[in-house]
Amino acid sequence: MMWTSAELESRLLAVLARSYHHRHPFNRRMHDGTLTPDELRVWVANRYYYQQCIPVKDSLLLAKLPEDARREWITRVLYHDGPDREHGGLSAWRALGRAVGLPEGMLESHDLLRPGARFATDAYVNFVRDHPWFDGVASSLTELYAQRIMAVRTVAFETHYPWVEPEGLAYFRSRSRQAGVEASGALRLLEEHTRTQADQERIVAAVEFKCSVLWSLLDALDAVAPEDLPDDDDLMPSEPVAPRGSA
Ligand SMILES: O=C(O)c1cc(C(=O)O)c2c(n1)C(=O)C(=O)c1cc(C(=O)O)[nH]c1-2
Repeated sequence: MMWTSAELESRLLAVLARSYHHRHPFNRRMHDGTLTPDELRVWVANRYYYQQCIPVKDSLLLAKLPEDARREWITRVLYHDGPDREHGGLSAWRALGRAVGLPEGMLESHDLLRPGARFATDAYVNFVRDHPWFDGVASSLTELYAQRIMAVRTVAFETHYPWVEPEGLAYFRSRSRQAGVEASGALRLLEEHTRTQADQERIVAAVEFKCSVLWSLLDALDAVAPEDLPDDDDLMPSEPVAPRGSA
């Protein structure tokens, strides 16, 4: 028996309430105001890679979508890329980079990108590339919660990190509206193509997968960056050491 739309939605919201990245310790520290300026910069730099990959995964998805859905979905790519480098979501994220004091070019260089954040983000792109469009569209449904997190985050920045230039927060403000529009569009499209409860279960599974992507990205920020470890000479002998007991 298929679930009703309301039942499906309440199952998705239950997954998000349990596993969305608003619950992650790093994100909770961000909202509590206890991140250091450098930790906030690392978050912005690593999330920039995620932002760069969103229009890439949406372009992969576009190629699989039915015509009517493609017409609507293409607006997501245009939202992030904008008509030129000075406008659009990625440009707004670069403004956030400047607002937190990252030097020009630092986001693009990926110098602060942690290996785990890259793997987590790439896993999302690969998931969308390797699965039917139905699962790819479903995996975007974490956006059902994105609207709320943007609102909380904007207030947290204004309250706890007043040193961040306010122009940097434009992305969150714009996204708060956009995420709601996108999530309801995605839900509508999925419902039009849902035939069985197994289809509905695929939607829930895709959202669970996506929560693990976002969670892993934040896990990676707590890890020590390779360049912050002691000098290589202190960790590895320059000459190979023969194992004990060998001739
Ligand atoms: O900052 C966030 O918490 C957050 C979360 C998500 C999300 O839930 O995947 C997205 C975004 N931001 C975002 O800015 C964005 O453009 C976006 C696109 C998508 C998607 O899956 O297509 N998620 C998200």
